[in-house]
Amino acid sequence: MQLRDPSLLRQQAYIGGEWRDAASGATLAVTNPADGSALGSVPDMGQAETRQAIAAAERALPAWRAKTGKERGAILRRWHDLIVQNTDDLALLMTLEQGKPLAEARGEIAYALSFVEWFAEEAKRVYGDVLPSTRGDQRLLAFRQPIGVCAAITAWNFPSALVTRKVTPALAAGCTVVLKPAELTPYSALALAALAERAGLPPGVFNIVTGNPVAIGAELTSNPTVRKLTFTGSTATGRLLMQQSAANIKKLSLELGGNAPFIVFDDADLDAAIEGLMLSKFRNAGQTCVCANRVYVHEAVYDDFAARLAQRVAVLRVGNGLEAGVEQGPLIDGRALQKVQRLVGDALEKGAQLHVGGNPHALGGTFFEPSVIGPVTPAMEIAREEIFGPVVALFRFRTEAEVIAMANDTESGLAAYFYSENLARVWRVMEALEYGMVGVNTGMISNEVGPFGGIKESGLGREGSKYGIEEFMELKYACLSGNFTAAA
Ligand SMILES: NC(=O)c1ccc[n+]([C@@H]2O[C@H](COP(=O)([O-])OP(=O)(O)OC[C@H]3O[C@@H](n4cnc5c(N)ncnc54)[C@H](O)[C@@H]3O)[C@@H](O)[C@H]2O)c1
Ligand SMILES: O=C[C@H](O)CS(=O)(=O)O
Repeated sequence: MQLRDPSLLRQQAYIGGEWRDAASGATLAVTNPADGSALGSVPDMGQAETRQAIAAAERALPAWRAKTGKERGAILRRWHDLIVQNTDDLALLMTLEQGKPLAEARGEIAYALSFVEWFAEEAKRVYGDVLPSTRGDQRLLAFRQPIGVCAAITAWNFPSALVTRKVTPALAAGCTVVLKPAELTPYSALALAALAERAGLPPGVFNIVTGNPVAIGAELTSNPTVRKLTFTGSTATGRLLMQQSAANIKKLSLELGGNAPFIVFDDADLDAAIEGLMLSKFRNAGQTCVCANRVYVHEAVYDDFAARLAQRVAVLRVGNGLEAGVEQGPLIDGRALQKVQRLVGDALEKGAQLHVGGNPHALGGTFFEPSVIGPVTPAMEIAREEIFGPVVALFRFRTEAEVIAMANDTESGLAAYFYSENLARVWRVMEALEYGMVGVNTGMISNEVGPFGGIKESGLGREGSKYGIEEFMELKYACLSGNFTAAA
């Protein structure tokens, strides 16, 4: 591994400011999805180490929350600057452990940085209110305070951005954090912790445990010292963690699965729609929660759109993310490859046509051909599952009412997209789609300013934006009584 700073490859967990092995000495292997090679290992920790991390976070909390927002923001800013200086190494670590092309990995580091920068500033802008009292002998206040010790669990597909999108608002608010990153991609989080340590984040403020997700999660959800859990991952796991957190009414933020519709109306700019779909669908080899999952194309433009799209998809360059010019890397593991193969096979068996791709890639391993199939019908499994792979599923539609009904016919509610040049239609469709986020004439909606999150079974709460820090704060109301009228 050719890191400029080899010390950024951390193969230990980070608890109370110390880099630690598991008490048992057990480890989990970390592999490169592009070729299955071993990259190293991380500690296989469980309940005991998680309790130690929670205790460290509790010890660090009083001093951390006592700092002013400006003081916390200054440390976050130093962290930001160290991430900038080490972008090349952070991107290389990400491509090696997650597989995305190096250019995309650098893009994710920039995206991760945007949250550090944003919340370094937001730390200074946590306001309260003086409320209009109903009595002359009372004064009313509402003010915000940090929730306390927070737990965070993140997924493998954005190993850096998912971490900073959770950890930086928590730290900015004055909370302390215990993070469990995905066991498939731990090195990005551990490198960020090493840079946070160098930035002067006090011991115990930010802790990372690695290892058995079930044992670690059980402790994070059951331990009453943990006041808040913020989770990013599948809806199934989010549901389980929500159930486990119910015992002590833990506050929750859940960023869960998606099933995004992507609608192309007959009055759309087709060139723009194709480019927007390429960006939304094939980013991270289709392994993002906001990927276009069901592509609805008006019957009047379906054949033209499908043919032009297939031409674009056919020339996508697939390979090891370290190679210059590669646009699509491998899927994360064999399970992901099997799921994509199952969904494509089922659709073809039930009558969908194959426009391009459709098979495991000649490179072998977990590479899959960028694919376009259609027309897909609701009877096909691909219509109802999150594909999480480089496959465009095309549907035909005739009317606006019909496509809105189809687009909303899912328990998911994260992101939706549509293309239309008709202003009245833009307002109607934007308001009718039952999703937390809507892209209009664009396939890329994610940034630090917009509130990121879903409705229905796609989650609870929002990340980033001016709303994100609220997820880590409690609002306190104070009623002061006394003789406040001026002395005669
Ligand atoms: N909404 C979002 O912002 C967002 C972002 C990224 C990924 N996702 C979703 O995540 C899914 C893909 O990620 P994944 O496969 O890593 O999801 P996953 O739910 O399998 O794993 C996510 C995290 O949860 C942990 N985990 C798994 N089982 C656990 C348990 N019983 N207790 C505690 N922790 C447990 C994993 O170790 C990992 O760290 C997709 O559905 C995708 O849509 C959503
Ligand atoms: O997949 C999860 C990410 O949140 C997608 S994005 O990078 O925030 O758009």
